[in-house]
This record gives sequence, C-alpha cells and structure tokens, in this order.
Amino acid sequence: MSEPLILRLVASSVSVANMAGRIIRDILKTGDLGIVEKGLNDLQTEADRNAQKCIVSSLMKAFPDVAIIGEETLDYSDVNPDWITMDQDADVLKHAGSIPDDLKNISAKDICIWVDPLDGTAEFTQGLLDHVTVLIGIAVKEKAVAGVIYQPYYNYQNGPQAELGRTIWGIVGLGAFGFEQVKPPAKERIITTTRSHMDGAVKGAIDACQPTKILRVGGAGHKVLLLIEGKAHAYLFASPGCKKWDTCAPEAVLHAMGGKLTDVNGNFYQYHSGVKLRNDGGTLATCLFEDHPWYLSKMPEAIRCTLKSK
Ligand SMILES: Nc1ncnc2c1ncn2[C@@H]1O[C@H](COP(=O)(O)O)[C@@H](O)[C@H]1OP(=O)(O)O
Ligand SMILES: [Mg+2]
Ligand SMILES: [Mg+2]
Ligand SMILES: [Mg+2]
Repeated sequence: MSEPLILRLVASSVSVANMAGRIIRDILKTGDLGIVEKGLNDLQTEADRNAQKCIVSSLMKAFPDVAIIGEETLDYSDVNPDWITMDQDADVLKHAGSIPDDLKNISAKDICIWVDPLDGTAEFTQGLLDHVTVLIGIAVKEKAVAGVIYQPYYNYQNGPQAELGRTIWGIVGLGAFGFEQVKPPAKERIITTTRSHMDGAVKGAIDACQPTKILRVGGAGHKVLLLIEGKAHAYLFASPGCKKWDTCAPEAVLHAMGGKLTDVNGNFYQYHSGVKLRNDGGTLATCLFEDHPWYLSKMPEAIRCTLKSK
C-alpha cells in the first residue's frame, strides 16, 4: 500500500524544493537576475520565476487533483522538462507509521498547497543570501498542517567548498525536522522583524514589547528559522505586507515544533484555496507557544484595530 497522502505531499515538496534551490543558485551564478518591479518595494527575478515553474509543474503532475497557488503569475507552457521531478524524499516517507490520526485520511479536494518559490527576493538581489528560502506550505481545509522551508544558501559563509543548502520540514502533530531545536535565551527578549518593509506601525508594535534586541532580517521563512533555532523569541510584523504563501509553510513548521503564529489580534490565518491572499492582520509569531499571549497583550489598541483581519 502507498504511504499516506500527507506524507507523499511533504516528500514530494522536499524533493522539489531542493531542485528549486539548485535553480536559484544557478541563476545567481549567471550574474543576470532579470529583475522585474511588480510594485512598490516588490521585486521578482528570473530565480523566482524559474523556481516556481519547477515547483508548481512538478506538484501539478504528481498531484493533479490538489489546488496549488504560487506567488508569481506565470505562463507554464514553456517549462523546461528537466525542472519537473517526481522524486519523493525517502527520509520523509520513513515516518509513515507516525502520522497523526486527523491527517491519516485526508482528501485531495480539501488540500491547498501554497508556494513561495523565493522568499526574501529583496535581500536576494542585495546579496544577503542566507535570508532566502523556498517555502511550500500544505493546508487541509483552512489549516496549515505541513510545511517545507528550504534554505538554498545555508552554509555559504563557510567558503566556496562548503556544501550549500538545508531542508527543514514539519507536520503538525508529528514534529519538525532538519534543524537543532534550541530554546531562546531566558533573560532576553529578542524580536525579529522586517528589514525592507519597515513603517511606523511595525516600529510602534515592537517598541511596545520593550525588546532587549531587534533583529531586522529579510523573509518570512528566514525569520521563522530564527525562532525555531532559538535566535529570537518573537517575530513581529504589524503590517499587511505578507501573503498566504509567505506564512503557510513557516506557520506549519513552527506549530509542529511547539511555537505559534497568528495575526496581531491572535487570530489564526486560514489557508483554503478561496481565501483572501493578503494577511491583513499582520504577523505575530513566537518560538514558544506559551509566550504568545504576553506579546499579544502588548499590542497597542490602535494597531490592533487597524490590522483587524478582513
Ligand atoms: N509590502 C510587501 N510587498 C510585497 N511583499 C511583501 C511585502 N511585505 C512583505 N512581503 C513578503 O513577505 C516577506 C517577508 O517580509 P519582510 O522581509 O519585509 O519581513 C518578504 O520577503 C516578501 O516576500 P517575497 O520576498 O517572497 O516577495
Ligand atoms: Mg515577492
Ligand atoms: Mg515571500
Ligand atoms: Mg517570493
């Protein structure tokens, strides 16, 4: 008998995220990023386009009955056949015996896969390569239940011989894998936030939490990696810039390891295929589930009202 659908989805996502990471690294090596301005402070490169073609074409072929929503608007008629992979990561498939009961019998019609082929595009164009991640999030009905975060330039500070890239994945109720889970320092309050989309509300919400340190870095995926590795206590972005493909995979991985991600009013985002793309309520995520209410209680009333999820 074949493995449960949720595990096959994650195993395929891990394999295809690795291939997308190779495509991203190849584009950077050419030196021509093919940058397009989609809007104010909103860029797209050839790496975003090609990585999404690889991910969406591969997953569509493997799971034709599942809804897939990617960040970039693209024409899929000219996809390079070498970019289509049907591989499924063997290490993921080994967990077939430990799937939580509520995910054992899911149906393809209830699934939506959210694809951010390259999260941290602004930082990618500026050479801040460790801020870049490939995000594939899997939702069943409205809930983010599984996610893959591939970091294509992990290790790049260690010189040209270093082996690049790492895969982090998780399934809520099963666990999260591919990283060393470390608790954040007890006597500090480190908050990570945007470096390229800062505004008054983002700053006001952070100040209200009186952090001991602020880490301004790019990418939703990268900031959640800082949480799961204990380098920050909270990720706070009191602004509606992120979309469902930015938060689905990070939220699932964070929940799988014991953290929590919501909007700044404490509401969970919904991820079914008909949902509004924009995360109107901002982002408040904590490494430890039990810390979340404290940060929530510090959110200024004016910011909570402005960022009510619609
Ligand atoms: N105003 C915005 N316009 C477009 N994308 C945004 C905006 N704000 C946030 N994002 C997306 O959310 C990610 C996290 O935001 P930030 O780095 O500012 O904390 C960004 O890397 C970007 O994803 P992407 O790079 O995939 O387009
Ligand atoms: Mg983008
Ligand atoms: Mg993104
Ligand atoms: Mg992106």
